[in-house]
Amino acid sequence: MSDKHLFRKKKNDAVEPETIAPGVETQDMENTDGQETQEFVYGMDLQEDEGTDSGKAVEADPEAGTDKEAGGERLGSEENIIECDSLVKIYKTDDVEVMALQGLELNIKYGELMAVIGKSGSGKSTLLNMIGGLERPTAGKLYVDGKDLFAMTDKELVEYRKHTVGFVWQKNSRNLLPYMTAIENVQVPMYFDKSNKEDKYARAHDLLCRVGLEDKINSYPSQMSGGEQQRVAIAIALANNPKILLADEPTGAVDSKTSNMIQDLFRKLNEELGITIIIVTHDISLANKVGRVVMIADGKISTEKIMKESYKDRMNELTTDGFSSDDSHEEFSILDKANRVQISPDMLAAAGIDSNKVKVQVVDGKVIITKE
Ligand SMILES: Nc1ncnc2c1ncn2[C@@H]1O[C@H](COP(=O)(O)OP(=O)(O)OP(=O)(O)O)[C@@H](O)[C@H]1O
Repeated sequence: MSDKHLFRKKKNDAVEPETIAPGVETQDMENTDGQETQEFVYGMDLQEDEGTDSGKAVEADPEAGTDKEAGGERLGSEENIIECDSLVKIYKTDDVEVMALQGLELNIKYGELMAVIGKSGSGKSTLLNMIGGLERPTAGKLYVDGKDLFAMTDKELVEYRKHTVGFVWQKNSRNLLPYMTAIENVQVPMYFDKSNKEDKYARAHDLLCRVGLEDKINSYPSQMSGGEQQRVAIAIALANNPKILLADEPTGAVDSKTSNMIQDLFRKLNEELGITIIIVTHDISLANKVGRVVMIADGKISTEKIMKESYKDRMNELTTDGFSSDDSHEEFSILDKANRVQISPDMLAAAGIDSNKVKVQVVDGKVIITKE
């Protein structure tokens, strides 16, 4: 396939859609004139919906037991932007079913900055992909910004992905188009939002300044460092002013100094824009810079840590009194719908519990679990 260009330069340096580039996923949509046009779904692999990568996802029956409110009336609590209730995701390969999420319960408030951690294969990316509308849940409830993701049609999901969520991936090849400059890359998602009438060049410029790349706006990805490319990716994710920023291992491919810079950028954007940010990470230093960390084990939330003070307050503590990381958070185990609780291996070891039989008592209103 020849190296076609997605955008043609205009006089004022803005760009306009021309042809779709090699490797870019497209989807047929109808434009306002009733003509068929190609819609670029930024950063997504449409095949994932089909489960063709490593297995076919078991889809929820859209008629079965779901609220039918894709638009219209708000669903869920006013304070939560995301509500997952008994969320299940099953992938089906030829002869095996993998239960990636096993009844996950999680509420996320508007404006939270949080991290999702957990061992490899625990279901972190699956959760992110479902919140991002890239995959459909198999069972349970998933409300985002008052809408039921189960009840959305494919077309509504495309709109949802364009307006409600922005993605940052670990691999920059998934975030950036290599033959476009930084400022062209940031404008791409805006051209697929037909309602967007603002000056796209100006907005892209503003976003690149926000992420500290004002001197790189005309650079191509190959002329930028990994950290700079990742910052362009964040600007792209913010292009259509989403309510939620989803980042899957955003610091996985950069050194610790760059990782720190990206962590600080997430915090700054969260404070300045009030955007909800969810980061899947193995990077414990990143997990320490957010307001809440939830740990997934076997497709369920097992524990969560809530930072006691804001990051800023903790940094002030650090420079004045010294800072004990042990005092910085409260740790909770999560009771699921069936009142089951997971206890971390560290806690079991600290309590000397080494068998699967324990004594459970209620003493002075406290549940005490001890070695039998
Ligand atoms: N498309 C798919 N087809 C079949 N199984 C899948 C698919 N995607 C994920 N899985 C399985 O679902 C489970 C959860 O995977 P997921 O990628 O969500 O884990 P993760 O916690 O993000 O792991 P990692 O930290 O390694 O990225 C794993 O057992 C994985 O093999």
